[in-house]
Formats: sequence, structure tokens, C-alpha cells
Amino acid sequence: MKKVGFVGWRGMVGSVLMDRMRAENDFADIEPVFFSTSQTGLPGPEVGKPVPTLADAHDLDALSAMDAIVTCQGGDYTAAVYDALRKAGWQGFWIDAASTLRMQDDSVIVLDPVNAGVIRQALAEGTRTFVGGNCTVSLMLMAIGGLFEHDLVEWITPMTYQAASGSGAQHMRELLRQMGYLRDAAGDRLDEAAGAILEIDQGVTAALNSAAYPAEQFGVPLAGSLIPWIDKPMDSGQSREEWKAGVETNKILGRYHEPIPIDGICVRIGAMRSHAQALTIKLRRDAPLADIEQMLAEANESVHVVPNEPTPSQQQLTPAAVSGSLDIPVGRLRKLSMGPEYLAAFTVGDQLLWGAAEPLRRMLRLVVAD
Ligand SMILES: NC(=O)C1=CN([C@@H]2O[C@H](COP(=O)(O)OP(=O)(O)OC[C@H]3O[C@@H](n4cnc5c(N)ncnc54)[C@H](OP(=O)(O)O)[C@@H]3O)[C@@H](O)[C@H]2O)C=CC1
Ligand SMILES: N[C@@H](CC(=O)OP(=O)(O)O)C(=O)O
Repeated sequence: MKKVGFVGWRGMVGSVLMDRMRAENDFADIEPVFFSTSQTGLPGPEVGKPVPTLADAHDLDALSAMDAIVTCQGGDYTAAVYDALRKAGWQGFWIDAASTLRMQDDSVIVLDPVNAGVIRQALAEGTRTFVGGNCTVSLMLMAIGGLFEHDLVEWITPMTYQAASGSGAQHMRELLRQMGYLRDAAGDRLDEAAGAILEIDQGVTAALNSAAYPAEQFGVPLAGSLIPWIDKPMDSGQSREEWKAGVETNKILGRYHEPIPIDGICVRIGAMRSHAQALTIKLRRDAPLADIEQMLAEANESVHVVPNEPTPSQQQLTPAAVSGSLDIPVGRLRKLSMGPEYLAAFTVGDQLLWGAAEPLRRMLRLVVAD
């Protein structure tokens, strides 16, 4: 049985990973060892079998004893430990949620329903570093993988609506505090059915702009507003989140020659843990909508096509409908008025499941079976 070390399992992404592994009985096939940067010596989590007490996540000797290490601890941890481990001669599998190693030549970005071939070839060639993709990228590929499979995509412009969870647990808490603050600003006037809405709005607008509005994490209001910038600026004028769409998608697909242009604007909105995105897709050729729907639906087990009608769109294509599930609905499918090669689509997915934990869990299964 392979010895697998887990780092970052207590965090938000790590907890979702643990839940999925318990649900799929994955721990039965491995010898798990849990690490922590802050709780060495405390008992490990309940995984259906006895586990040793928590090991020190900076102990290179203990890490080197693992056949595989799965980390959801974050980029700083990866930067602090990965090179030292490899330099010390460790040749185990490193499976990582953080972006640090994603674009390195010797790593593969994993999303096996989309790039199983790339992963299998890399395993056969001795690659030992596998990294989960950016959540927005993985969710887009899960939704429209069928179009890439049929080489139908000339370019895409994604406009995203990203949840608070993408910034971390503290940001999710702050979003809820912001919602509560606005509700409090409306006060009793909200219960007066005949009350003037503009008075309520004035109170809410004043609250949004007040110094007391709770915005320590985001820096600006998210509830009652939105934030049209995610991550650091790049020289290109893109945000780093926007830059990832093109480079990561093409790496996942193994398209090093003639990369497909993918570029749009990433926006944070007041959803909790599911990212949505509106896609404008330029097709390489005019294909009938029915054929497109079939290609999309057949691409993997999680995706399903939502009819381009009001009620199914309103009920199924929302963060509220998919949070906590592996479902990837894709809908609002229609040809745009620019011409028959221009396709509109809208998709949504849980950014902690397919967006983060699930590709890592499935990669570990491939490694365990290898
Ligand atoms: N959030 C996201 O949407 C995504 C995140 N990622 C990657 O995953 C990394 C981890 O993200 P995320 O899971 O949000 O990070 P968290 O902040 O939730 O957890 C990171 C670590 O913080 C420590 N920690 C300290 N206090 C607590 C506490 N009260 N409860 C739980 N953990 C605590 C734990 O380490 P210890 O046990 O060592 O103290 C934990 O593993 C990110 O840096 C990013 O690289 C990737 C894709 C999406
Ligand atoms: N940046 C993403 C979350 C994330 O962690 O992305 P990455 O794994 O590429 O750093 C968001 O804010 O929604």
C-alpha cells in the first residue's frame, strides 16, 4: 500500500478533499499520514482506520518517507518545501492545489475527465508533479470539454462571476458580515410594505460607503456591490486570474503549438462557493446547436445541458443550485447575432469541488493504481 502524506487537510480546500475521500472510501487503499504546520503531535482526523499523530509539515525526513504527498496548504508552503525535497532526492508524487508549480515544465495540470491522455502519457514518461488547475479554468473545461474534444474552438472570451470562497475562508465570513451590515442598515423600514424603497436604498448606500462597513478582507464592499479585479496585475493589463485562463487551459489540453486564445474579465461577486461564467465562443465552423448540445453532454459524467428557457436557467444555472455538488450545468446556449460561428454559453460549478479538491482526489487514485 502506498504511503500518502496529506498537508493542508484542515483548511477549506483540504476539508472538502477529506470529505470526498471518505465518501469514496479512498482511504481504504492507502496508508495515510497527516501533517500540520501548527499542530504536530495532535491526533489525526477520523478516516475509518487508525492514523499516526500529526507529523511536522516542515520535517523533510518525514515527508521523504512518503510515496506521494497531497498538499492543499497553499503556495507559500509549496515554495518553502518542494524544491528542498526534490533536491534531497525525493522522487515521490507531489499533488498540489496551489498555483506555484502549475506552469513549470516538469509539472502537469490535472483534470482527468478532460486531459486523461496528457496525464497518462506524463505518468509513463516519469512525471512526478501534478497540480490542480485554477478553479475557473477547471470549471470552464468541465463544462465545454466536448467542444475542445471536437476541435471546435477558435477562441473564447469568458466573463466570470466568482464566489467569495476563491479568496479563502475569512472572506466568506466577511461576505456574510457585509450582508448582515446592509440588512441592519435597512432597519425596520424593510418590514413596512408601504415604506419608500428610496429611503431604504439611501440608508444602504450610506452603509456601503461608511467607514464602519466590514471590509477588512476584501478592502471594499462585495455584498451589495462587486469587485472587477481578482489577483495581481500583469504587464499585459490582465489580472493574474485572467492570464491563467489562456495559459492554463492550453497547458491542460497539451496545446503547446497554436494555443487557443482565451481571455476575458474576472469579477468577484457575492456568491459563497460557486463560480459562474458567461462564455462567448468563436467556433471554427458553423455547427448545429443540437450537435453542440450532444457534444457537451457526452463529454463527462458531471456536465449536463440546461435548455435555453427561463425556468430551467433560473433554477439550475445558479450558485445556489450547484453548491456542494459535483454537477456542472451549462446552458444559455444560443448562436449570437454576430453570426452562426458565435456561440453563447453560461456555466456554473462548485469551486471547492471540481474547482479544487476533486481533480486532486482523482489524481491520487491514478497514482495509487499506477
Ligand atoms: N480557496 C480556494 O478556492 C482555492 C485554494 N487553492 C489553494 O489551496 C490553498 C489553501 O486554501 P484554503 O483551503 O482556502 O486555505 P485555508 O486558509 O482554509 O487553510 C490553510 C491552512 O491553514 C491552517 N489553519 C490555521 N487555522 C486554521 C483553522 N482554524 N481551520 C483550518 N485550518 C487552519 C491549516 O494548516 P495547519 O494544519 O498546518 O495549521 C490549513 O491547512 C490556497 O492557498 C491555494 O493555493 C486552490 C484552489 C482554490
Ligand atoms: N483565484 C481563485 C482561487 C484560487 O485559489 O485560484 P488559484 O488556485 O489559481 O490560485 C479565486 O479567487 O476564485
